[in-house]
Amino acid sequence: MTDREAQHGERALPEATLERLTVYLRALEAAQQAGERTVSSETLASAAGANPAILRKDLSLLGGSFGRRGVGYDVAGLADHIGATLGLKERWRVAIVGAGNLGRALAGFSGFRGHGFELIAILDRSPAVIGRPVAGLRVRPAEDLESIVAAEAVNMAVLAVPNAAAQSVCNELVAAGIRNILNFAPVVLQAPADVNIRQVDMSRELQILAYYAHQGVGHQDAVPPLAPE
Ligand SMILES: NC(=O)c1ccc[n+]([C@@H]2O[C@H](COP(=O)([O-])OP(=O)(O)OC[C@H]3O[C@@H](n4cnc5c(N)ncnc54)[C@H](O)[C@@H]3O)[C@@H](O)[C@H]2O)c1
Repeated sequence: MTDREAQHGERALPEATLERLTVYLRALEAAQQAGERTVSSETLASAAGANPAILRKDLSLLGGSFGRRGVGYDVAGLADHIGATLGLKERWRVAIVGAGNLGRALAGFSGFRGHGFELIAILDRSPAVIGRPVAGLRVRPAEDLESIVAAEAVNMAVLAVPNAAAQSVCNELVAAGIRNILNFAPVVLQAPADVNIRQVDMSRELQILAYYAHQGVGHQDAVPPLAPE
């Protein structure tokens, strides 16, 4: 049981459910923008490559009842509930460490903003980039990490440093009090159990894509309709 589960009496949702919730949310927001007030379970489930049984199971884990037979799901209400479940009502103050090719591209990515995420700082250790403007901010010295985290109440970090530096920067982030790290370096980071680390690894995704292409199958063929969690 995690500390949060002990404190709040909640169990963490299965990762597959979490991934589908983010897709349901995207589909609900698109429906909202299109002025739709309800959405069918078939439409919502298929957005996530699931079926209505999986959708019902996912939503049952959130508690509450969201759908009405013959009417569908209330778009605004369900989007609000999923957003709250995902922690998107909180303010996420993000720092990017590494202002190289990837760090600068991530900083400029507009989809980053919204949903409670705000880019607060971008840091680097190279004098060649410190002080340069990036996405409306100036690159700040990595050696000031601890004071920046404290002064700016940073509570989430994105790691975009070379592989060889990733673990030491991770250690510095943890020492500065950061508990949520999105790591783009293809390195498995070691951190205390209360630190959440997510890894984005493009080469791993390409290898999986290559596997499906090589086998001549679509990934849906490989996934049972209702995978055991
Ligand atoms: N996940 C993905 O899909 C993906 C895609 C491309 C790159 N990457 C990874 O992202 C990382 C960055 O790639 P890039 O192309 O931007 O590299 P880059 O060399 O352009 O930039 C890295 C930056 O990190 C800085 N840096 C190095 N050590 C540091 C430290 N200790 N503290 C602070 N800053 C430090 C460097 O000065 C440089 O500006 C690499 O690990 C790369 O493998 C991941």
